[in-house]
Amino acid sequence: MRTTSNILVIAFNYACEIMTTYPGRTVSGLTAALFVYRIFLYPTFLSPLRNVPGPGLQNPVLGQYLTVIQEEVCIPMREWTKVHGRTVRYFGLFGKERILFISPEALHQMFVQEWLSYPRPAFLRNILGLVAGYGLLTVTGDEHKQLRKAMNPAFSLSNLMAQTEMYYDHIESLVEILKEQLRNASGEHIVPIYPWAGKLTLDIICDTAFGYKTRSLHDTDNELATAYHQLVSLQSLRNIAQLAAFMSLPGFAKFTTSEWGYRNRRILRFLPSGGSLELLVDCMHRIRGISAQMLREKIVDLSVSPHDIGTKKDIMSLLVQARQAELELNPTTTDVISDKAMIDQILTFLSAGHETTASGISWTLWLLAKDPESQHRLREEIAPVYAANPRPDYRTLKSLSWLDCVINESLRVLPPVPLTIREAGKTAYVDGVLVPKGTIITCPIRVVNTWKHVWGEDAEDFRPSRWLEPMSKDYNPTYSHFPFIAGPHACIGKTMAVSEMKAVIFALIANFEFEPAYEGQIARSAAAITMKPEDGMPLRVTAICRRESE
Ligand code: HEM
Repeated sequence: MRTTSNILVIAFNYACEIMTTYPGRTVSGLTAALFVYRIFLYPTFLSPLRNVPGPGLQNPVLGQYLTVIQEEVCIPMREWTKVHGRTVRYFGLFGKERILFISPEALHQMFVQEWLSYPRPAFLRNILGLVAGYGLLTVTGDEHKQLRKAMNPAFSLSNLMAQTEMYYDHIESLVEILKEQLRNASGEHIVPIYPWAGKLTLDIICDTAFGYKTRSLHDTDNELATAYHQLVSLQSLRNIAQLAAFMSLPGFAKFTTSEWGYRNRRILRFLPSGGSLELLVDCMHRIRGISAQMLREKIVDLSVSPHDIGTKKDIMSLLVQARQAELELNPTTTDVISDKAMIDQILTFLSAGHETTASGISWTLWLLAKDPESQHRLREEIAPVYAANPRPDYRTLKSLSWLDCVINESLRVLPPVPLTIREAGKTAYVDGVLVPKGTIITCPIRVVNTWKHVWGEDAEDFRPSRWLEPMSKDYNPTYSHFPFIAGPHACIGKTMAVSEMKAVIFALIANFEFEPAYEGQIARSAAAITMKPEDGMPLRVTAICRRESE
């Protein structure tokens, strides 16, 4: 300790001495001038964005960074749009300008019309690559087009319709587990909804993506579920902001995903919050290992019983099948997806498809718990259908109009992916503002979905009946309700997610009543990439059948 402080003192004295020399004074003067230019002069007097309204450069060094990472995701942005309108300029660290857009015109330009000029920024792709594999979420341009084309058949409506039946084995497991807990607790029980929803959606996605039975609902020590649980618990705004900063360092992303990086991950401990980063690298290594094992088993399985191949509906079987067909057609081709790339795709589906849907289910139950009238109306709609068949197919789920209103409204007020980010790949006008190349653009989905200009004064309230009323003249079906965004990067799993959420809510509402866990309960989101509830979302759960039989 003494040695370290001695070294620091010597270094400081040495630096002071250098600064008193002529070249030293010149370098330090230039650095100071550059600093003042970057954090004050440029954004205040020179930037093309200087006249865009916003909260202003309150703190030239920190900007609005602390506000954004300390408050609940998107809430400060929503307040800014109320004061400043549909386009807002705010600041990241060291005077870095950020701009946010919520108008349909801006969203159309960035996500649909000129999507190639507004890619996900490199730091975001690196973060997503680390936590969700280098798949659809990270590639861009032609590579993305090709990959998306290869993946689309796995998400075709006919395939999804066939998969709906697969959800129910897992949903029924959860219903039985909850019933058992309620029996032991004599009928009423506080249940942490989010962890259970996470296990359920993990089991469902593993089954539908890999044809693999994870059974994390039953197996509390399941390796994959444990790794994902740890990974998700690291997802705070602060951690993500720090990760974004590290990911901007050259070579850092490569280090975190390489075998060498994994073996030497202890080095990360010396960074601020490095312990979390080390755990993150460790979790992803374990998840990758399990995914590789699943792929090996799948390839062996399909080669041992090739006649089964046509009957398999999971995404990985479809990919292996497509690869085999391509190789049969053209045995010398090198243009087929490799095992490593296949693992990355599957990792992407696992990550993108399980935590998001779990958040959606948890928030829907929370909103219903707070709105007993809507919950009652939903149960009335569901009960006769459930009595006739507790495993309704895709079309039957789709025909339940109040269920549809509830899910739409939940995804509107509390979208599981609350925001996304793009980078201006060229200098161009967006919604009347000249946005310089390289500007980071925020699309706060949660703010878009609750914009009063479109949704009226009660825009932030959960009111499912609004979906049965005529929409305002400013409502745009593509850009006013934006939980899955739009355009070539729109969520490929949208239809799957909605039908999965419907199937889960259907079965849970048919069997249980949900209320807040205690009076005055407030639910907050703790995360940034997805809306993970802060406290696991405890709710008071009562069994419906038990009540009726009493
Ligand atoms: C309620 C659940 C879900 C929500 C709210 C959601 C939302 C989103 C959003 C907003 C994006 C765009 C992200 C961006 O561009 O920055 C996205 C992309 C994506 N989602 Fe989902 N998602 C959900 C479920 C799923 C499921 C179940 C899967 C797959 C099984 C999935 C797979 C993907 C993939 C692969 C992408 C990247 C698409 C591309 O860039 O081509 N998502 N999702």
